[in-house]
Amino acid sequence: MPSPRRTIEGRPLGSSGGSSVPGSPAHGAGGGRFEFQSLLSCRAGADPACARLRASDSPVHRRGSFPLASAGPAQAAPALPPEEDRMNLNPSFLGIALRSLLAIDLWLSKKLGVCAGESSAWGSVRPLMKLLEISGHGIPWLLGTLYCMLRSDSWAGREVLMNLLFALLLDLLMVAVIKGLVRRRRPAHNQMDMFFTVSVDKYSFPSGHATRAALVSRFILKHLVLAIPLRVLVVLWAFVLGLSRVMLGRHNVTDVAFGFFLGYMLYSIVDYCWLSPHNVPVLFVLWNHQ
Ligand SMILES: CC(C)=CCC/C(C)=C/COP(=O)(O)O
Repeated sequence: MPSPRRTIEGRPLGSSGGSSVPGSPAHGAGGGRFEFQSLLSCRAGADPACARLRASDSPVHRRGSFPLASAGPAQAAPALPPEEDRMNLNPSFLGIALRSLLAIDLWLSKKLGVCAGESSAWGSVRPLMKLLEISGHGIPWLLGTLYCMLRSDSWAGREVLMNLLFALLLDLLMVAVIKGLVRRRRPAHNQMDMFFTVSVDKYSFPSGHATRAALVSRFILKHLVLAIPLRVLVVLWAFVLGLSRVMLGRHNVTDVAFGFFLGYMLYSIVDYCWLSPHNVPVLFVLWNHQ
């Protein structure tokens, strides 16, 4: 009498299992046994129907089936592809996750690009969005900071503004370097009608406006004494400026999200390297002699 274990496992691999047709009554007797023996036959490569099953198998399983296929001495083992080809058949989890994120990013950015042109769904709001764009542009921020720094009559004020200038320059440099390295094109629906751009600004990752918005708003919240409503307004400005980049079709959502992250981190660097008469006296001494 066959033991229950033998009934579940069926014939051992390498026995005459290849002659049994999966799905036949003899083969199919006993639920789990049917599926298990089908698998055994497929591994041995005996049944043409199983070849179809293997062909539709995932790359991961296909890879795994190569060594088993050569286990049966009577079967001709398929030639193994070179190692690098097999790696290509097996996309990593990270690769799949990144591709999915990218697909969602492109889809969402296109959906949100409602002010990308005058004829877009929210085309009438486009002038307002462009005004916001200027409010976060590098030129007014650089010129405004320089002007206030030169006009400031207190040392404390000059120190803060000098550090804001340093932050803005560091931000421009970092964004230019990353844009140049990543070279991600701006969305196809973007109209390149921005006010004063440099060559790397044809690239979109990360959003320079988003980095500036995060950096400047964190700087202001830390160094200016503001009433709560004004503090809320500063945060709101940064958020709406970031959103407007996607609505104008200038950026994808990930450009802006990374821009916010980068700007936030850049402030931490500026705070860490804070320029003061104690650590860079030369800057302040030179100024004093003017
Ligand atoms: C050259 C100077 C001083 C500023 C350029 C500012 C600018 C045009 C940045 C691009 O921003 P997005 O990456 O958000 O489009």
